[in-house]
Amino acid sequence: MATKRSVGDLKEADVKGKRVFVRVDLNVPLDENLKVTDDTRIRATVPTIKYLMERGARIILASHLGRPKGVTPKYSLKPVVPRLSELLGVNVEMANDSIGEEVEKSIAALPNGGIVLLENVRFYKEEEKNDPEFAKKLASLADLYVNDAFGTAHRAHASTEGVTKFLKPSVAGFLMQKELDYLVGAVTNPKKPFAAIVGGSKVSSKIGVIESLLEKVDILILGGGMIFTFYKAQGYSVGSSLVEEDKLGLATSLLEKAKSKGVSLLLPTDVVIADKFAADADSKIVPASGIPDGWMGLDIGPDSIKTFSGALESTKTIIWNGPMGVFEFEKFAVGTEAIAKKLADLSGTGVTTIIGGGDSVAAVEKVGLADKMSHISTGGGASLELLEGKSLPGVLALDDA
Ligand SMILES: Nc1ncnc2c1ncn2[C@@H]1O[C@H](COP(=O)(O)OP(=O)(O)O)[C@@H](O)[C@H]1O
Ligand SMILES: O=C(OP(=O)(O)O)[C@H](O)COP(=O)(O)O
Repeated sequence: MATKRSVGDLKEADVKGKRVFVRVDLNVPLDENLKVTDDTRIRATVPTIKYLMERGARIILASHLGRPKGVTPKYSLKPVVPRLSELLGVNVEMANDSIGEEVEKSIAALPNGGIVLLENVRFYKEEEKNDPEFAKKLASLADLYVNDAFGTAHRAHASTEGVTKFLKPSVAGFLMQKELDYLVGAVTNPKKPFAAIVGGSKVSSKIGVIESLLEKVDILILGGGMIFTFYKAQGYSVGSSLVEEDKLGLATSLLEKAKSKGVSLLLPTDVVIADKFAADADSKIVPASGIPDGWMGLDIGPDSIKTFSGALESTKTIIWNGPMGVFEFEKFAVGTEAIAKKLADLSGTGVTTIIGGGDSVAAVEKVGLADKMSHISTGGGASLELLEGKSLPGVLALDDA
């Protein structure tokens, strides 16, 4: 990807009094009381916002949160406002929508250095469709565009891609730049042996990535919700575990491809199962082939932790996206925490360790190991797509330097 213009190239005169649309990724994990459980992504937005504030810009922040279908109160961005305001040392105003008259009024009233956060852009289905009319409406709110949402840069959505067609200049924020500077170097020319660990719950969007990963890595470790589609493809019964039925054929072909490429693809040999999806579920450890009906796999088992840790010993670069289990529930956090500890130890011996993704980073933060890793990335899917060698649409759309 060509080098992109940066917010740091903009002079005070370019932004003073101007309405700057800043796309950020505030898609943070929330608990059942809608409290932010990990503020990494909020903290990561601060340098760009402060830079613009200090230069007298009128700042319009936009983000998505979760994957809502229409307007859904539990996916409102309101819960991020207190922490964002605290970090910036000013009151961030919350808009009741992401487009429309009310929003325009709030923006018109913004003083230089003032900040308004738009409501979740995904409350409009047009956002993910990259609808040009919606992009035009977003663009009409502002004079110029800054994209600092690295975590969403792999999505060609209205607020990450479409909007750049109507706003000039369109430049990269400091977080975007920092992530690209680090990751492009580390993953396009990794020190080998190179291992990727993929888990989490976004199976349908990440299982496709595995195909290209098999071209790049020496070891591929799978965990989290990803594994049951592979088990089922091998004829195991998976109970009520997360499965993508339409990806069974793909899973089979990926297992074959790994074999023919000589990539060591490791699936957990044992799993921790639960009788319900809850923190207080009954649980037991069973072999991967022995999940009874009515039970679901929510973590990797102790034998798998041992095997995975052993395999990682020989590596020089590791990229990890997606928790090994439902780490939000203490009972099912063991696998994720053990892998986090292993990576922290390996970091200390000179192995490059890269952790990406909202929940993966939250898990590593929770056990206090984030500062032990080589790089904590705010993007899981985005860093995997970079690793695949893909150009990120949110970056491509920005002005060349
Ligand atoms: N076996 C599993 N079954 C269901 N959900 C799982 C399982 N293992 C992990 N998860 C969930 O995956 C979520 C994170 O997935 P994902 O969004 O892909 O990761 P990231 O945000 O790091 O990219 C976590 O909320 C976790 O509870
Ligand atoms: O959390 C995100 O991705 P990630 O879990 O892959 O890091 C981004 O905010 C993108 O969200 P999306 O995968 O719903 O487009």
